[in-house]
Amino acid sequence: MLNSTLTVVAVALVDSQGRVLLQKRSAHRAMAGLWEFPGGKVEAGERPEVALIRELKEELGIDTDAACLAPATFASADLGERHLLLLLYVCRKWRGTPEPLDCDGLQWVRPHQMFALDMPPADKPLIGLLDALI
Ligand SMILES: Nc1nc2c([nH]c(=O)n2[C@@H]2O[C@H](COP(=O)(O)OP(=O)(O)OP(=O)(O)O)[C@@H](O)[C@H]2O)c(=O)[nH]1
Repeated sequence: MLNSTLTVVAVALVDSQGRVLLQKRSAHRAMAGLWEFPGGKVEAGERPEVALIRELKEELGIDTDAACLAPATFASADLGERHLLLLLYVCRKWRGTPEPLDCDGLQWVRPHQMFALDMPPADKPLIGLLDALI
């Protein structure tokens, strides 16, 4: 029996060349070193878009609006005691330049290049969809 569902919001920030921003999970975190979409946990009572806007400010120092967050797809994965529901948005418009404020690095990649990267298991099924979408 699962204790609860962990709701996580994440985003594919897409630049003018069709590249997506990935961040490297920092050494002190679970799944350290893996390349992931920026985002994080939705807090109790928080709207998903508000959570994602908050995470983008905390992690990358950029601003965006709910109107710029297009729901794209989701992942559903077992995390052991909890179940992960990851909501992935696509965003093409933001203010500021992303900086690695809470990770060990950033890189812009084309979706097909993600197949060769170490990413969290839940993210793997999202790559093909992103490739078709972007
Ligand atoms: N941000 C993000 N989290 C992901 C992705 N894929 C994936 O499985 N996760 C998982 O979703 C959860 C998000 O947790 P987090 O630690 O990044 O969230 P957070 O920023 O709120 O962290 P905090 O609890 O330290 O404040 C982790 O279990 C993480 O491994 C992804 O692409 N992006």
